[in-house]
Amino acid sequence: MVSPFVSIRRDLHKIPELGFQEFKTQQYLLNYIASLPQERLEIQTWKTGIFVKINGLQPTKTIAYRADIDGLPIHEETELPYRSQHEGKMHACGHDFHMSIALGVLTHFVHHPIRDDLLFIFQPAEEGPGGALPMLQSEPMQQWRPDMIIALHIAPEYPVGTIAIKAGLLFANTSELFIDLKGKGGHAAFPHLANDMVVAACALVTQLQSIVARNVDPLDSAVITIGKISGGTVQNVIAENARLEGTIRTLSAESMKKVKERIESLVKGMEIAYQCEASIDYGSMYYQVYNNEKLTKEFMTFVQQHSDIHMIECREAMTGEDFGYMLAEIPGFMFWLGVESEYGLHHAKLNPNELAIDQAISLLASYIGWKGNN
Ligand SMILES: CC(=O)N[C@@H](CCC[C@H](N)C(=O)O)C(=O)O
Repeated sequence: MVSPFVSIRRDLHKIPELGFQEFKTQQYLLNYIASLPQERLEIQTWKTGIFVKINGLQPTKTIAYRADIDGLPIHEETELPYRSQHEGKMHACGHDFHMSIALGVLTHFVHHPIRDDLLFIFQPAEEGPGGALPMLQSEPMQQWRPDMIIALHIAPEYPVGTIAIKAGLLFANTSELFIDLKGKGGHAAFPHLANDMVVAACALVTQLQSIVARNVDPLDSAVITIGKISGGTVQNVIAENARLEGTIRTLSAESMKKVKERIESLVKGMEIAYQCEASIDYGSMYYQVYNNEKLTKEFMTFVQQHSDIHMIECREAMTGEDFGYMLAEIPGFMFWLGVESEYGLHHAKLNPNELAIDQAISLLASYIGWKGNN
């Protein structure tokens, strides 16, 4: 017999949906929230997201808790009985955990209201194109503007019973990267009469790696990952088109600017060298996740003094999170929740340990309960 929030996690795991298409997920969350006593609840939907306010007893502030709700375009390769039922989509970044933990904390405070108001934010499209920024500017957020905000992210590399956090910079600045190359197709046997975009794309991928190695200050980390290359039509035709899809990560805004300038220069060079036309699209960009120093340190002290959770003071990571936009306007923090999985985030075999769900609910319920009465 599993706990109710593990059961909810499994239900949600079966129905992953991509950014701004989380219709079944939204309905599942709304049905669950509707099953709770409604006296203190106010609910507003925003696109495929949801805001839930629990009215406090004598509120002096509003504490927000945010969970992201979208899945990834990954074909799940686990044999779990509750594996994804949506072909080609998977909760491979733990948003099923994030949602079930948020529902667990919400349920706790519906039954045990505290002095302050609480706002639960179920946010679409974290993996892209980004739901946090428009949700921040939305009508419900203006109306129920929180004074502080918290979120967590699962961490397969840490054991269950562990959280990892640091004050200040936690996650990198990000920008997606899409480069389209258009040359001249032709017969595979006559390369001198064509401009081959498969060759150009391969050369460009290698050149892009030189930016991190040669143009970024080695003490200021950056990553350029090309996660997908496509091009051509058939094995014996020289490709007229190719497309690179990737992401840029930098710890500083200056490095992001520098990396983009260098990409633009290399792509211009590519046009001359390979006699092609190239276009760059940066897709969606996320602001760094920067944890408020005072609130983070206060939370770390709380964890050490009032819980059995082992707390690790971690380094920053090159992951991105659009929660960074919320933290840029509202003081708060994000932390990593240990879920020990052999396979990491964004892996088709990710299998986080569900024991972390109830531990996280109880940690957050006790911290928010304390903070919302003080
Ligand atoms: C926590 C996490 O894994 N977040 C994603 C965010 C992706 C943003 C965007 N699609 C991009 O690739 O830049 C990550 O990949 O870090």
